[in-house]
Amino acid sequence: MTPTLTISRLTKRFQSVEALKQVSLALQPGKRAALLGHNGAGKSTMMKIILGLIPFDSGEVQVCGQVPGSEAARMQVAYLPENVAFHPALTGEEQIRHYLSLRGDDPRIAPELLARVGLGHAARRRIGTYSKGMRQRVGLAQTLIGRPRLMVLDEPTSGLDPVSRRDFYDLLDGLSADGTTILLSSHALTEVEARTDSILILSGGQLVAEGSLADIRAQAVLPITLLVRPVEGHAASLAAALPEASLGIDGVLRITCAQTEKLPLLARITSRSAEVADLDVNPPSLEDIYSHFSRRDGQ
Ligand SMILES: Nc1ncnc2c1ncn2[C@@H]1O[C@H](COP(=O)(O)OP(=O)(O)OP(=O)(O)O)[C@@H](O)[C@H]1O
Repeated sequence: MTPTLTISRLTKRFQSVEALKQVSLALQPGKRAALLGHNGAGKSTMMKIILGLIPFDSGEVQVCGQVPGSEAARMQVAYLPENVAFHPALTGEEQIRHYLSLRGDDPRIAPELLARVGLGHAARRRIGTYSKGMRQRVGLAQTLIGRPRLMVLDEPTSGLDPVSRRDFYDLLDGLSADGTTILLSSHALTEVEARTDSILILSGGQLVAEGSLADIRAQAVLPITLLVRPVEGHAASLAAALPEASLGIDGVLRITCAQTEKLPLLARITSRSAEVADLDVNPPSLEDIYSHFSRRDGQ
C-alpha cells in the first residue's frame, strides 16, 4: 500500500535552532497517528512543512504522492489549527457554505457536514454565540470539506469536555474506517493511548519513538507493577513469601519487576492462590513511556 504521508531524513533549521533533525516516518491510509512532544519539540514545524506552509532544509516529504503545498497536495489535505477563528456574525451554516463555495463544492451540503460534527441543532445560530467546543466543531466540519485523504489536526480536543472528546474520536474512527489518514498532535496522553493506532514522540526535533503503544512499550523496556490483594488475615504470610513486595496502607502488596521477570513472579504468586484475593498487572502507561523517551533526550 502506498503511504499517504512519507517523510524521510527531514531537517529544518531556524537560525541556530535545529527544529527537526533527520526525521523519517510513513503513515498508511486509514491510520490514526498521535504526534506527541514537549513544548518546542518540533510538532508545529513538522505540521507546517506537511501543509507546505514553510520550506525545509533537507530530506524528502510526500503528501499523497505530491509535493507539500502543491495544488494537488492541498486538494487532499485538511488542517485544523489549535485556535480556530471564525466570523462571529456568521452562522455556522453560513461559515461552512462560504468555505464550500471557496473550494468550488456545493454549499448546500453545509447542514449535512454540521450534523456530522453534532452541530445540526445550532447550524443557524451566530458563531458569536457558540461555546469554545462548538467553535472547535465548526473547525472540524470545515476539515471534512472535500473528503480529504490526510487530516492534520493541531491539538484538536483542547477545550472540549469529556463527552465532546469522545464524540470527536468517534468521528475520527468513522473517517479512518473510510481510509482517511489522521495526524493529530496532543498533550492529552490518556485519550490518544486509547483512540489512535500509532504514536510518534518528538523530542528536541528528533523522532525518538514510533509505533503502536505495544511497540514503543517494548522499546522502552520499563518495569511493570503487580498489585496483589491478600485474602483477609493472610497479608503477613503472603508478604513473607514475596519479600520484594511493599505492603501499602490500603493492604495491597506492590511489586515492580522487569518484563522478563513477570511470568516467574506470577507463577510464584498463583502457587499461593489460597492467600490471594485479587491480582492486577499494570504495564507502564503512555505517560511513563512518554517521560522515558523525552528524558532520554535530556529534556
Ligand atoms: N519562525 C521561527 N523562528 C525561529 N525559531 C522557531 C520558529 N518556529 C519555531 N521555532 C523554534 O523551533 C523549535 C520547534 O518549535 P515548534 O513550534 O515546532 O514546537 P512544538 O513542538 O510545536 O511546541 P508547542 O507544543 O509549544 O506548540 C522551537 O525551539 C521553536 O522556538
